[in-house]
Amino acid sequence: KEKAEITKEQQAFMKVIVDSYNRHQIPQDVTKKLLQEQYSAEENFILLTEMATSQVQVLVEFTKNIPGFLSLDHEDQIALLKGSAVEAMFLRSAQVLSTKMPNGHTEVLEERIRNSGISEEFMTPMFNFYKSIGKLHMVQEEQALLTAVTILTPDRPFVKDHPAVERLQEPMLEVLRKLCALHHPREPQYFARLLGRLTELRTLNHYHTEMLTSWRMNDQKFTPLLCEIWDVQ
Ligand SMILES: Cc1cc(OCc2c(-c3c(Cl)cncc3Cl)noc2C(C)C)ccc1-c1ccc2c(C(=O)O)cn(C)c2c1
Repeated sequence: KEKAEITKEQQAFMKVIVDSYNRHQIPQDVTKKLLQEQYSAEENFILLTEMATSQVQVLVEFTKNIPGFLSLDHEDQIALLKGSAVEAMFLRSAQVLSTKMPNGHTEVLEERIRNSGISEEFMTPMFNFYKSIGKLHMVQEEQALLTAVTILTPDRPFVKDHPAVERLQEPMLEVLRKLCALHHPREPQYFARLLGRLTELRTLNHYHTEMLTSWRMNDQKFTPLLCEIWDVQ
């Protein structure tokens, strides 16, 4: 019985992560532009770049609040952020696109992504991922914990102290497993399906690298923060 119950300290641990996840949203003025700016591949790319830059800032703040993250080796902190940024952002954009945003933002956002210079071959896997996340109907706690689990993935490039990262990721996986059992009692495989999405996310990493290359071929400009986190330019 006690295996399934979420303990008091796990509740507290989860609350820190979920509160931080909810606190860190893209500012309204950035999302408002979604409806205002005119439609052109150029304008859409600029808007998406602005949202990505804002999302990276949000991501860094969220990551700093993950219990234990700031006590990791500093170079490993950077390696984890750089290694997980794209995946965490795909997770977030999938959650945003699969839950109806207010006043038609979702359609507008999807339209702008579809017309931003991303070639068709990447569009399909990207929107398939969005659909597969939507079908999971994750509750907020699951979204927050899945994002934290993605960030604290030990086998990112250049991470030196794997065990230290595993020690942080394991308790989060344990809480996530219990949450899944709690919120999806009739789907015993739900937790496994959730982790399966993390595998799909890794493939999106590779597509994203190609997306960046093709944007750069068309001489598209990124912001300094994106150049730093994605090692471009
Ligand atoms: C929706 C999107 C896209 C985005 O990146 C846009 C990009 C991507 C790319 C692509 Cl297209 C899809 N998924 C992940 C990547 Cl990272 N790759 O390069 C770029 C730029 C540099 C062109 C970054 C961020 C958001 C985003 C995230 C959260 C919210 C949000 C909320 O939290 O309430 C409200 N809105 C409107 C959001 C928008």
